[in-house]
Amino acid sequence: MTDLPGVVITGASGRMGQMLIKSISASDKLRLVGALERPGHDWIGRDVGEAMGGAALGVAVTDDALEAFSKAQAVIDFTSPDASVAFADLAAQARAVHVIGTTGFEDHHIERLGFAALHARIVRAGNMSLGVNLLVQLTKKVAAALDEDFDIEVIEAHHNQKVDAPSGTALMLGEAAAEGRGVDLQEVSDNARHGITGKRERGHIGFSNIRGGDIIGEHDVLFAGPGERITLRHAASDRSIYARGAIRAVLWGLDQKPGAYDMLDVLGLN
Ligand SMILES: NC(=O)C1=CN([C@@H]2O[C@H](COP(=O)(O)OP(=O)(O)OC[C@H]3O[C@@H](n4cnc5c(N)ncnc54)[C@H](O)[C@@H]3O)[C@@H](O)[C@H]2O)C=CC1
Ligand SMILES: O=C(O)C1=N[C@H](C(=O)O)C[C@H](O)C1
Repeated sequence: MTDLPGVVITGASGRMGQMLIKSISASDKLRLVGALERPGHDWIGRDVGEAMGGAALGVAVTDDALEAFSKAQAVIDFTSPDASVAFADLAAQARAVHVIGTTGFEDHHIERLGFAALHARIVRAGNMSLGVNLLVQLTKKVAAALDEDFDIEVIEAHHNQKVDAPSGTALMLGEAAAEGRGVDLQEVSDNARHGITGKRERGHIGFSNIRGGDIIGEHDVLFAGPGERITLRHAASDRSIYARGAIRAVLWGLDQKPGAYDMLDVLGLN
């Protein structure tokens, strides 16, 4: 068992952090060697299994990222954009594969991740599930097959604790639709509509965001045309789908050269 690749989970107390710790503890392919939280968090110093309300896992939660990463072959990171950018530099120093599930990045974060990927293996996706990554490819195909008579709208729904919008998945789907149609998403995206907006612009791609309760994540891509509509849909009912994808990304990433990769690379869907 001790020969298994060691993984650090960042954001250990978070919704995804806890799901990842459970999944890795149950895995026969990876072993948990570190659990990271932000400085000042009340889990620091505690055994992560006990902090989660279960049996001890023999891993104390730390806020020392470099020390934790240096004992690991990989880091799985579902935190915040600023934290993930900082972790990318440290994971590169530690020569660990960095799997990033965090969403809400702005251009300056993406640029920093690009620099880190010159020296490090980074796998990043706004959604790590098999189903959503298949939906991305389907969206590209349908968008390529239809002309601008079909209005494209991406509709997403998430729990009331989510801090970013549109979701990372909605942006992946919007990018796929734009690519299929041969346009630049930045030039055609309609984000929030309010008041007298005027008619819908032909060729634009709209985004709508629902936030409520404990919705794990639901995404529709609507193609609304004259006399007919097509909806492509993914609904998550368990966060383990994201953890499964992240574990798959680590195992795939261990054999890769430095570079920036996504889940389409991991799943062979490119
Ligand atoms: N790519 C995918 O498949 C998925 C992506 N996500 C994304 O993952 C991110 C986290 O989501 P949740 O787990 O729901 O959020 P959460 O708020 O439950 O957890 C985030 C955790 O990160 C910790 N954190 C923040 N800064 C840190 C730092 N500097 N050092 C260490 N820990 C730090 C927080 O204390 C918190 O425990 C979000 O961006 C979300 O959109 C969520 C689910 C699936
Ligand atoms: O914050 C979440 O919960 C999720 N975030 C990701 C996103 O922004 O798309 C993935 C999933 O939808 C859950």
